[in-house]
Amino acid sequence: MTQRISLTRYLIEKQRGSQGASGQGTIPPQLRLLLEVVARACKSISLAVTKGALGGVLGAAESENVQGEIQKKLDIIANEVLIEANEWGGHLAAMASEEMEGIYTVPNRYPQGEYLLMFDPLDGSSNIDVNVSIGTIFSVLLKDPEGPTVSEQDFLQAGSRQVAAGYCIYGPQTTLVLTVGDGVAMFTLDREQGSFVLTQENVRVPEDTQEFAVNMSNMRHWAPPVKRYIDECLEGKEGPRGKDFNMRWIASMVADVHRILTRGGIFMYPWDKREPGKPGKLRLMYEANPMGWLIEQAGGVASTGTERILDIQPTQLHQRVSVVLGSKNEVERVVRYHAEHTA
Ligand SMILES: O=P(O)(O)OC[C@H]1O[C@](O)(COP(=O)(O)O)[C@@H](O)[C@@H]1O
Ligand SMILES: [Mg+2]
Ligand SMILES: [Mg+2]
Repeated sequence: MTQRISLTRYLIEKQRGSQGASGQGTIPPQLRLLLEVVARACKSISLAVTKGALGGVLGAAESENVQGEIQKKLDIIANEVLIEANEWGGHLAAMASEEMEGIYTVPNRYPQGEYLLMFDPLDGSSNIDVNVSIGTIFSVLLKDPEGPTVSEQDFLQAGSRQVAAGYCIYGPQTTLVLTVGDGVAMFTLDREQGSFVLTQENVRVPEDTQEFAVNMSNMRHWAPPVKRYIDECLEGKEGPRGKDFNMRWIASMVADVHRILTRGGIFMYPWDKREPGKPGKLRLMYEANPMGWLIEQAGGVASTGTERILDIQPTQLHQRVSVVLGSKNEVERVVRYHAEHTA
């Protein structure tokens, strides 16, 4: 029988590195502990998701988040679970969440760590009540060691400086997907054992695809390069691409990205002209950066259409961004269409 590798063991081996017991690996012990706590929090959220109506977790809460979106009960529950699990462990300086206006500094009564944790506690909120896959997305940065206290400014680092990123998808299976900068690994939750078990390593996104994911109802609002790309896909075999394309849109970024990491594809949430001043719908710090890094680590490309997502220097915690990510050759084509349009 092949040996099962738990997330804990995988992380300890990463910490030790290739020299084994005496070695120095790719992740420090504090980062390992932090990732284990995040995984534990995801396990609790998964349990709440599974209970659904029985656990009283469905439906809207009576509040709005900082982006003016009506919060679901699960948005709030997942946010609280992540904060409570992470605040006392001593590995964090502060947290930031899609559901909170400002940063959450670790209270003085707990030891302070050097890491910053960002999360979208519940991604795909419109799917919670209809029993469709949803998830949690997270990203980890290092605090400036020279700074005496932690502030929002510490979080405003480009995605290329992430030290860990991942998501947990709550679907037919609960799967945690992780990168610490040396490839992408997937861990499936074994509910009987209560642990995440390594089920795929060295995840690779195929360079080519015939499957796109975009909210087609926004088509009339898109910029010409995005419209050109999708029009050509829709023309299929008879059009310039000479092949038929399939479409999928789950409306949970975690689920759409998980499909792309599993079998390839291109995902787009582009800028559109309804609110020209708003770069896009998705959030840079909680959605685009972690997903962009995972996709790059699996051999794909993540762009706004005009620049690499991971190179963007954030100016605001809740900054929005246009997102085009997935199979290398398709994303590069969309980038080329943008360049040709402005040339
Ligand atoms: O409802 P639309 O326009 O299809 O948007 C779906 C997109 O919005 C999101 O649900 C936004 O995330 P939240 O649920 O965390 O706000 C993405 O996961 C998804 O890709
Ligand atoms: Mg989201
Ligand atoms: Mg969310």
